[in-house]
Amino acid sequence: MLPEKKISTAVIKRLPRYYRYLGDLLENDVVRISSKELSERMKVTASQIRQDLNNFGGFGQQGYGYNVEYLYKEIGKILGLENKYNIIIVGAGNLGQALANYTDFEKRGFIVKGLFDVNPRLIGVVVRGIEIKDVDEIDAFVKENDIHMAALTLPKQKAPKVANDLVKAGVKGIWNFAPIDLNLPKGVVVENVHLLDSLMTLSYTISQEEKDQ
Ligand SMILES: NC(=O)c1ccc[n+]([C@@H]2O[C@H](COP(=O)([O-])OP(=O)(O)OC[C@H]3O[C@@H](n4cnc5c(N)ncnc54)[C@H](O)[C@@H]3O)[C@@H](O)[C@H]2O)c1
Repeated sequence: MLPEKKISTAVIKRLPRYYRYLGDLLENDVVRISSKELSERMKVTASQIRQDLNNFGGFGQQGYGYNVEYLYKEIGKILGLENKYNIIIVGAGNLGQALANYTDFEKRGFIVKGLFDVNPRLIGVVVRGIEIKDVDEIDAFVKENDIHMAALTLPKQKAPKVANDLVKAGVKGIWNFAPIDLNLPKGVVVENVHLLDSLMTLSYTISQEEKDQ
């Protein structure tokens, strides 16, 4: 089911969490769940859950609650998870290799196809079966391997040029870990991941709680 109206980013950002909770419920053979029970588990209000899911046509039934498997599958479809995505990682240092070593991406359909770097000492090294290649090979690799997304785990000064080259090669989604904002053409999606932002939110919350004591 595709959303017809524009869904707010805040709602979209909450969907992976619903998906994760429902996946856990499925693993525990839970067949159905009320919005109240789900809200208690997730520590969000039942009305928030209903409102969020109503954006996509509801999925719940009065007096029954939600069918866990159905809701899990539908949210998966909304998130585009019925597709497989081929990914490359550009910058095969600490973070790039850590991402390449994380096997759960594949379980969700994100297939790491290639790792690239400029450092001659890294080129040829194999990480979880993937050989690190020279960045000069990216263009041909993207075209030959139907690459949809690229993770940027390289120094921020290098990120804008590499991102532009990737877009020219045909990459549609950039998963940007470099601490810099990228200006890319329309039609290319950038998702920034900044662990430090999350840490700063944690530090804010701790400092507020300390003030309240
Ligand atoms: N978003 C986050 O939360 C987060 C967390 C940690 C690091 N980072 C960022 O991720 C990036 C990588 O961090 P790291 O700790 O892995 O650094 P690192 O130095 O271990 O790895 C960076 C790699 O990029 C390679 N590189 C340099 N120029 C390149 C180019 N033009 N093309 C391809 N590869 C190139 C280097 O040779 C190196 O191997 C940095 O920009 C860092 O600030 C972000």
